Amino acid sequence: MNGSPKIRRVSIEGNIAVGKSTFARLLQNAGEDWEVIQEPVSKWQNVEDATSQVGPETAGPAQTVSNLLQMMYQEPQRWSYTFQTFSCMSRMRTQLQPPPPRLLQSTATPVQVYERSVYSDRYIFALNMFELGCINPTEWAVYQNWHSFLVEEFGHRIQLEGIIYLRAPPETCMERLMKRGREEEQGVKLDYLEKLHTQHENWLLHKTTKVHFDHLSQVPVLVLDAGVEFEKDPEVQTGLISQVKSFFSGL
Ligand SMILES: Nc1ncnc2c1ncn2[C@@H]1O[C@H](COP(=O)(O)OP(=O)(O)OP(=O)(O)O)[C@@H](O)[C@H]1O
Ligand SMILES: Nc1nc(=O)c2ncn([C@H]3C[C@H](O)[C@@H](CO)O3)c2[nH]1
Repeated sequence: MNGSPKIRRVSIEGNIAVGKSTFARLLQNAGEDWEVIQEPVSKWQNVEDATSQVGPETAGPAQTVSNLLQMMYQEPQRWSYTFQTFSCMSRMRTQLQPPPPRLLQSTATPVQVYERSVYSDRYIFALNMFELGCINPTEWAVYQNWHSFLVEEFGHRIQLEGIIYLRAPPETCMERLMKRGREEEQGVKLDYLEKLHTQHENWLLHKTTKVHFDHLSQVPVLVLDAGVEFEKDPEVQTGLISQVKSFFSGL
């Protein structure tokens, strides 16, 4: 024991546009001992040329070579596997980030909160793309092989102590997606959100998705009703935060 408090790691999971970033901002403002780490979407929209990042002397300004998020939505059969390798790698990096000093000095319950995780990468998105035929059986076998290897190798460094599942009807997510108007998502249809909703329900509610890591099947899940308007309603926000506080203190 080095005297530092045990830092809990929690991911926020939920369908596209359910309100994870909005909720994450709420958490960031609510708890001094909580650090929220956003999903690295801009990294997927701006894939950088690795040759411009070789070393401090040779490094020039990073050059964007492509928007992989857009490519994945436009041509899913061609780009889904590539997308999942990149998204999963960026999530690994995120989950391996050391906590900031203020969390290490905390006397309360310090928590690192991630927007999605290496687990939703596999058990929501990659699985869904495989079931839709956008990832072929060979790609799926290869993905699962390296995913299991990395999760086992990194072990406790990327394990979660809790999951918050923001749950809302796919129709609500569709409305919010359209309201947000992210350009790459303009072709997303309701049936895609319905499929993703079912994947979330199977993994986090019914627990029927086969997972391959013992620790993951034991992780406590807090299910929150994200169908309600919480963005501008302080009373609803207070209710949600108090559920989160008691969830965190039990981890
Ligand atoms: N509870 C809510 N009620 C009404 N609108 C909301 C609510 N939460 C978020 N929104 C709105 O819905 C849109 C999507 O929210 P947000 O970007 O937080 O979703 P997300 O889950 O982080 O999306 P993604 O899956 O793409 O990461 C935004 O325009 C946001 O303002
Ligand atoms: N195919 C696919 N695999 C993923 O792991 C994944 N993670 C997020 N997304 C999409 C959802 C939003 O449009 C946008 C931001 O969340 O990126 C993904 N799409």
